[in-house]
Amino acid sequence: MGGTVEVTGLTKSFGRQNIWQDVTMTLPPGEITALLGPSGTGKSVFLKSVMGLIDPEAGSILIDGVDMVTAKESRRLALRKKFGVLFQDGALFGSMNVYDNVAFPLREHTRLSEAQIRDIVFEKLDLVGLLGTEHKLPGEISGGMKKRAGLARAMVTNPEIILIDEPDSGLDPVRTSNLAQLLVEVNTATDATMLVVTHNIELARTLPDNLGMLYRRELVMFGPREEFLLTDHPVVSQFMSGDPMGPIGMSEETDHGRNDPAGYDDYVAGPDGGTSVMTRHSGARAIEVLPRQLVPHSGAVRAGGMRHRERVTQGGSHLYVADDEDRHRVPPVPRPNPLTRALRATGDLFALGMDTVSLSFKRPFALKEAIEQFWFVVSISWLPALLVAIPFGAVIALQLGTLTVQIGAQSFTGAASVLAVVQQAAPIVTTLVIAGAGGAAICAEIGSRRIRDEIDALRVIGISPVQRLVVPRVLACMAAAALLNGLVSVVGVLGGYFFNVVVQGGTPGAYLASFTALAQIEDLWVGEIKAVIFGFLAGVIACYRGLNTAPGPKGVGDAVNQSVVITFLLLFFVNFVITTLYLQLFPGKGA
Ligand SMILES: Nc1ncnc2c1ncn2[C@@H]1O[C@H](COP(=O)(O)OP(=O)(O)OP(=O)(O)O)[C@@H](O)[C@H]1O
Repeated sequence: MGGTVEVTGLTKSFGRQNIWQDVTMTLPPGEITALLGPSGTGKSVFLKSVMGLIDPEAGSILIDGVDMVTAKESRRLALRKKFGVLFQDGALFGSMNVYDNVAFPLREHTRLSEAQIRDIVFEKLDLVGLLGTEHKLPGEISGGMKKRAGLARAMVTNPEIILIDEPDSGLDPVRTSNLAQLLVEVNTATDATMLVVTHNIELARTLPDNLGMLYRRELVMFGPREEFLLTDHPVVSQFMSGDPMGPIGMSEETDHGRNDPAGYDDYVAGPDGGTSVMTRHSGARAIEVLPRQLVPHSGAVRAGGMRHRERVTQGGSHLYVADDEDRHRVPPVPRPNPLTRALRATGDLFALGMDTVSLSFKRPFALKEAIEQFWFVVSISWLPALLVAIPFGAVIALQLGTLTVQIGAQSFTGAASVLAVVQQAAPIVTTLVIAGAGGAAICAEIGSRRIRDEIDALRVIGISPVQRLVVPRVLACMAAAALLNGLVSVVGVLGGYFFNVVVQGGTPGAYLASFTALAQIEDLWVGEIKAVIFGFLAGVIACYRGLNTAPGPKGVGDAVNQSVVITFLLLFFVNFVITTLYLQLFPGKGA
């Protein structure tokens, strides 16, 4: 039998916007439940809260008795292995083809051989009608196909709880009917507990055992289909009939100001919470005959359906109807002031840095990903870094050369310019280029994954995005910074040598001799250590902003911009701190 999901007193706001409050419902194990509601009432937010991807302000979500709200992230990752989730747009991993997407949870969480995985993947692809498309990338298939591939991935581990966000979006009516039938077959075969978010009236009438409806920031009704579908509750009957007349308007905002023609505000449930003594009719067409529910084509008995009927006939289930929409109105959450937000973001950034360090030593290591990212960062950064290094080394040599001539210390030009290049210029130039090129690309990539729900999909599959995505990228930035810093140092020193000896008439011997006379081996190391630390900062900041991208393409653009600016600011500050510490610990020769 499927897992249990018990939601009690759940309240969620984003800033000052209260999404819903005091939502209480239990998904009966093995049964299919549908959650309805006009657009923007927070159905997707509810689904993500159940998975622990969004933290509510109040309430509990017990998954087989364990509270998802208060559980630590490691516990949540384990709990989420019970889930199969179909996100609104499929949330396929863009870099993997359809086959690898569906195989992914099996490869991560089972010890099945590739041959066994292949059999299961093909079986699921066959179920959703996608045989023949397994080699295509998500960008090469239609929205409806992505949805079906997402469903195949959600089902591949035979999860105990399946959550589905709008299965019909992007599908034509025939495929929607086929998909509804498929969900019935899956429920029959696995007895999984299912929660389906939908706008589709036909699906809502024929698929679920139980229905709930969100409206005006609360759960207005929840209960068995036998009662829910026959109710004459103004909101529910308007929604189920698709009638434009009634309390539901064009948007949440207009709903609130709507001159309630259907008498929703006067509508009250009887003391038993049942429908029998409801007093007003909405004017919208109520359903009079209970529609037929879908049954499995295989002829098998749906255990969840049997249990549901038993519960209902024995009086073990009743219709919940919210009695007063304003009773528990939560006051808007005050928006934190900019200082509090900045401090919170700094704390979160620091926490991500610490998590990255600790998860770098935890198996499984994403070595392949780290090497690919390293190569990627180096490939887009090396040329700009070198092109910046040559004039930078030359400018330092020219400036110091002129200065040393003025103070009569021309013989020390070599030492001065080598130290300036190796200790200061090279690490800064390297990391500015890595942050501006590699970091920006990393931030954009993670941000795009976030807005396509790929990050949430990873977490639902029970994989930590920090371990899988952040750690390899940060290690790649550190390694790339170390490598490029060496290259930039060499090029900068050679550039300085060229300008000092060829342009300013210095002697090659004096250039090198002054360096060995004044510099020490730590002077070379500190540049390299700085580069690695700066690489770490650039990687962590890029990943942090990517993971916290606001929705939409503008959100990604803003995140990239901020990640580069924050890295630059932090870099110069940290450089100052390290240089000061270094000069205290290792005073120069003769100082
Ligand atoms: N991460 C977020 N940050 C801020 N606001 C958010 C976030 N996610 C959702 N919202 C807001 O929460 C509200 C509910 O969104 P949600 O996507 O859950 O609605 P929905 O009922 O699923 O709508 P639809 O049926 O149109 O998909 C919207 O106003 C949305 O802007």
